[in-house]
Amino acid sequence: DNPLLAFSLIKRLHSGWPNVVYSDEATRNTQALHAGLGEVEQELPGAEDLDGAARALMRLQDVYALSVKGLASGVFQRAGQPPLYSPGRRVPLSADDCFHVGKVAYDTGDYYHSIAWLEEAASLFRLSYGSWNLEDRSSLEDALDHLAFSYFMAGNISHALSLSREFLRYDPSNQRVSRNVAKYKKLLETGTGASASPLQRPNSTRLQSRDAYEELCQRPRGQVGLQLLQLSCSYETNSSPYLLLQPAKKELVRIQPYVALYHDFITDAEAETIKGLAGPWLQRSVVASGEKQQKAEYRISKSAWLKDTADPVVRALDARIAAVTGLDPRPPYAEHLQVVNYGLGGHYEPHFDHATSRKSPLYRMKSGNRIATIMIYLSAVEAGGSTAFIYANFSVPVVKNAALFWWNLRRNGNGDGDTLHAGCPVLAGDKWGAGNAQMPWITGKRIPDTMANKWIHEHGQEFRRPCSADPQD
Ligand SMILES: O=C(O)CCC(=O)C(=O)O
Ligand SMILES: [Fe+2]
Repeated sequence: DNPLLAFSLIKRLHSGWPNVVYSDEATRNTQALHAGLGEVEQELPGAEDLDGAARALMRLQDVYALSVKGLASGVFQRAGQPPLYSPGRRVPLSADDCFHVGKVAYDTGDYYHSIAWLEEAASLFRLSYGSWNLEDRSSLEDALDHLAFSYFMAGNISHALSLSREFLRYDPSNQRVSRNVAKYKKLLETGTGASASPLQRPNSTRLQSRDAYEELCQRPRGQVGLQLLQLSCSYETNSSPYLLLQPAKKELVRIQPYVALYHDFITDAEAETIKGLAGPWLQRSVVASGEKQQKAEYRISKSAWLKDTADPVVRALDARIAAVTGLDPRPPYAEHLQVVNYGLGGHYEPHFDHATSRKSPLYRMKSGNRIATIMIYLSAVEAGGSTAFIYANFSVPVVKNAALFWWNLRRNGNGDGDTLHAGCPVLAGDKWGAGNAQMPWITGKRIPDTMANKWIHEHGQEFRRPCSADPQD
């Protein structure tokens, strides 16, 4: 559950194991160790996993405004605020862990993050200088070197100079760093060095609404906001015989856009069944990009599609979705159930579920646009992972076994611009969901953290959700 522990575990499985196999101590058992590593190597985290885990920590740092010093010491703290999450056991990161995160930022030219993490790495290395840790792949010199260059690139020449001088104390014969010292001195003397402006987080063109999104993710649970007076909780039978004996427990969350949360929509046992069925099929989630589908940094999760023939539980879920929403959730009028699992730092940045362009691959189904979404939370999370509605200015925390429903389209078939929404990064725990969007989906966070989505489409719902007399409606 603890993202810091998840990161160090991934890092140790990626680099700790080869460290042992190729160490001098291992010579006597070389054969056996090499063979053993060969057998499990495919299953171990790769370089992409480790770098992704480092980016996940930076994402959590940004979205939840966490201090890097705090994270390195194992606490999830924002300046002057109570911790967002207090793990049962506080586990600090090592100097080498911090170096690795900083290096991932450094390699992409992101000096905002590299400076914060390499500063932490350098101070931790300074504290333990002289003692040697078998698992370390980096050193104080590496941290000083990369930190000095990051400061130089950020326009802070005097910092770059003092760090390079500190480096030379440990490694006086390094020609490259000696030349840098001369260069920095000259820049400072002639006053041609850029002046240090406060470092900015790298721009994300996708996230114009970044501030609003992050504020919603950080918002404490239960802070609903406006419109309270018109909201209500009710038992719904929806004229469905299916719901007569056990009505749906509906909490109206928002009127425009229309968003409702159905509590106890599934049982714990059903949630476990769905997670178990989807588990072996989970693959990195993709997003629509023009006419294609591809992986994207703005959606990090794994997902799998479940047909209703997969298990009676999935079929029963379709019947429940039909009863509660009054819509037809069977393909082709809806997509199959999508089960989603968000792992370390998993998220889905602000997006619409409906297509905003006629070119979208969504229209290949020939069943119209996605009229509605229903998303079932299959797990609880310890912190983070809310579903945030950016323009509508509210967020819904993960409520295990509840289903969140909203209309993506207006009655006239136009997309409802107020439905821009996001899955906030999971701070601690595992989010699972499932859903479908004519009503397709159950989306989730990791296994313990999953959801199921169903997206329901327009066609087939003409008599279930007719247009109204007002063409604007
Ligand atoms: O995970 C969430 O809370 C939202 C997921 C979502 O928007 C989607 O899967 O389309
Ligand atoms: Fe969505």
